[in-house]
Amino acid sequence: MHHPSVTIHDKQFSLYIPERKILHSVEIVATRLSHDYRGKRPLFLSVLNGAFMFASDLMKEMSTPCEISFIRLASYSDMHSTGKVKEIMGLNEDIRGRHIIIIEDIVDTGHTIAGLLPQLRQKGPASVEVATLLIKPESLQHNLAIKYPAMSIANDFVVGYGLDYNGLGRNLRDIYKVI
Ligand SMILES: O=P(O)(O)OC[C@H]1O[C@H](OP(=O)(O)OP(=O)(O)O)[C@H](O)[C@@H]1O
Ligand SMILES: Nc1nc2[nH]cnc2c(=O)[nH]1
Repeated sequence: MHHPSVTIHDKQFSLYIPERKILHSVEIVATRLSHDYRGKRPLFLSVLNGAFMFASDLMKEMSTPCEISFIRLASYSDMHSTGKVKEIMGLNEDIRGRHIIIIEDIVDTGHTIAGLLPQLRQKGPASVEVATLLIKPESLQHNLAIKYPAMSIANDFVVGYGLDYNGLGRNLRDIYKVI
């Protein structure tokens, strides 16, 4: 179902990006990836939870052989550093020499990707790039080269198509922004 607005918990959200526009942008990214990784048998690493829906639709549009695995990032406070560290959980594959494409639902401040990239590079992959459904250029606080963004958005909080507000809203087919 497509609604002009939805209420989740205490907040109201209005329709922002309709499903057909999302799927069209996913198709364009998949076409670029299929071209760039032909013959390289890339390994997609999808970051749970938010990226599951994007990962699914992106994989279906890939026209070159590729693999996918799912990782989680667990936050813990490192006593020896100031900020929070997000450790990779569930990476069972040996990624040495592999072409890695991280699948994210959103790059907002960039903290998550900035923390993840060095941890992956330490494991000796042939290459690491990022495919993200959404990016908020005005919110980005790191100098990150995100090679495969599907859509750029303004600095609004969004839900739907995998993205949640306190656990709810991931099932929505369209993307909504907070009013
Ligand atoms: O660029 P940043 O400011 O770091 O924000 C982006 C991150 O925030 C969201 O994850 P979240 O921690 O909400 O977990 P979820 O995917 O399980 O919803 C999203 O999936 C990204 O991983
Ligand atoms: N649901 C959701 N999660 C986020 N994580 C970082 N930015 C966002 C956002 O705009 N919406």
